[in-house]
Amino acid sequence: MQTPISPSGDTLWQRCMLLLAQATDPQTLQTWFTPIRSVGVEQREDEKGETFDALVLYAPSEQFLNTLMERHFDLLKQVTDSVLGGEMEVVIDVDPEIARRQIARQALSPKAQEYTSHLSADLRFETFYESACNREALRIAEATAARPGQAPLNFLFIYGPSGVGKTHLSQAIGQRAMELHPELRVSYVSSSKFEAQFIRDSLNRGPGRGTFIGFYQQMDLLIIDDIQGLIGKVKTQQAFFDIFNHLYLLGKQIIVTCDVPPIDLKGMETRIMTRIQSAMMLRIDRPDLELRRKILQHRVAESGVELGEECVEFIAENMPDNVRQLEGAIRTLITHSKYSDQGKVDMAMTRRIVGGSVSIDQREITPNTILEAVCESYGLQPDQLRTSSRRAELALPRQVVMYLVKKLTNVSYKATAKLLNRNDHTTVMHGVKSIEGRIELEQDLKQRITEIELKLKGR
Ligand SMILES: Nc1ncnc2c1ncn2[C@@H]1O[C@H](COP(=O)(O)OP(=O)(O)OP(=O)(O)O)[C@@H](O)[C@H]1O
Repeated sequence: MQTPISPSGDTLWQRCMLLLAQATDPQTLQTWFTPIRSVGVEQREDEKGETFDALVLYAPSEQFLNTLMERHFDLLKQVTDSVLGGEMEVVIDVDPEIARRQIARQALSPKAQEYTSHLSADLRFETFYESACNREALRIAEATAARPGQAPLNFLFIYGPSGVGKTHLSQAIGQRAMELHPELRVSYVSSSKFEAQFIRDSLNRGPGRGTFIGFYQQMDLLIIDDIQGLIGKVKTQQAFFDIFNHLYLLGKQIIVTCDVPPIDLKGMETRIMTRIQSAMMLRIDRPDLELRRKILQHRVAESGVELGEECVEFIAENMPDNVRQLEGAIRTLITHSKYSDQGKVDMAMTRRIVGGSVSIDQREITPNTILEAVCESYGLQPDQLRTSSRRAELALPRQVVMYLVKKLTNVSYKATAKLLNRNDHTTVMHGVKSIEGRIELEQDLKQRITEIELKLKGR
């Protein structure tokens, strides 16, 4: 039995929010903390039957709560400890009212949301991995899902090369918006399916004609994937415009994905292009090394297959173009391992399979190409590294050259010293050791050296 004993829950939570606003950025605050509601201070019982006071908060959904705990538990704990001074606990439950509305909606029309949304359960924020190359897009996407239809995010144009996560991110917005706002009608449609619906509708001479436009015009959040598929299809574009304009004027949320930036989207009606040019642009780039590693490690862990770190690293380094390509390689390896005699994947197999999809460049790496690549990365000239100056901005790149020459070539310490205009080969030995130690501790340096290596290998 939970008996409210104090009305001060709102005030306590407001104090927490003030601290959270100072401790985090506005987007995180809006996405992860604003949707939390304070219920009040209640008396709760622990497993031993002992009572304690708790500030009870409601999160809008189970998924939301899990992700909140995964990503922001430390911050939340720090802030609530500071406000509550250890005198009461914090309990976060899923808001029963939202859960009830969700169940009622499903009961009214079984599978109503799945039917109208066509969203895939796997394409969620929780399964969309983050790194520097997509962080900003991810934050904007989360903010859109928290408050669909709110300017300036009410029309999102997500673009980037094929296979980098545009569909995943747009569907994740739809999924999260449905969890937070179960009353919303959400629908996802690819441009090819939209075109097929349009053709079917045009051929229909019966009473149902035109219903597909009306169907999409009822949506609160509409996702149209791969809009470039409508290029040159004048009549389908007109239908799209009718839907778009209707939703836009009503302040609904529209998300469009495209594999080229608007400037390269030739063959679309001018009135559509002028709308697109006013959209909030969200660019997703090719996955960087960190993201490629992260995705591969997750896929390997999910599969339960034994795949050494060396193999993961090899795939991550040699398949930089898109996530779909990475997923294809890992799926192939996993399947091979299931049918192989040893039941596991080794480097030879990894090389064979990756080599079948991409060309693994065998470009020669020499001390001079290393010197040039390091200088390019640090914005220096090779001659600057050959001077006697020991200034830190020269000493570090110089040691990086020493380290990479040792790692990637068979050149002696003496020859490396000569390359850098040093008399003593022990300077090179010391430089190599220094970098070996630092990359264990300095993530940025490690990342930079990896990028230089990839560049040298032609990636
Ligand atoms: N950051 C990410 N974290 C996890 N999985 C990702 C990520 N980015 C992409 N993927 C996965 O990569 C695959 C391709 O992504 P998606 O279909 O969203 O690409 P796309 O950019 O829409 O491609 P296209 O332009 O060809 O339609 C999907 O399986 C998706 O789940």
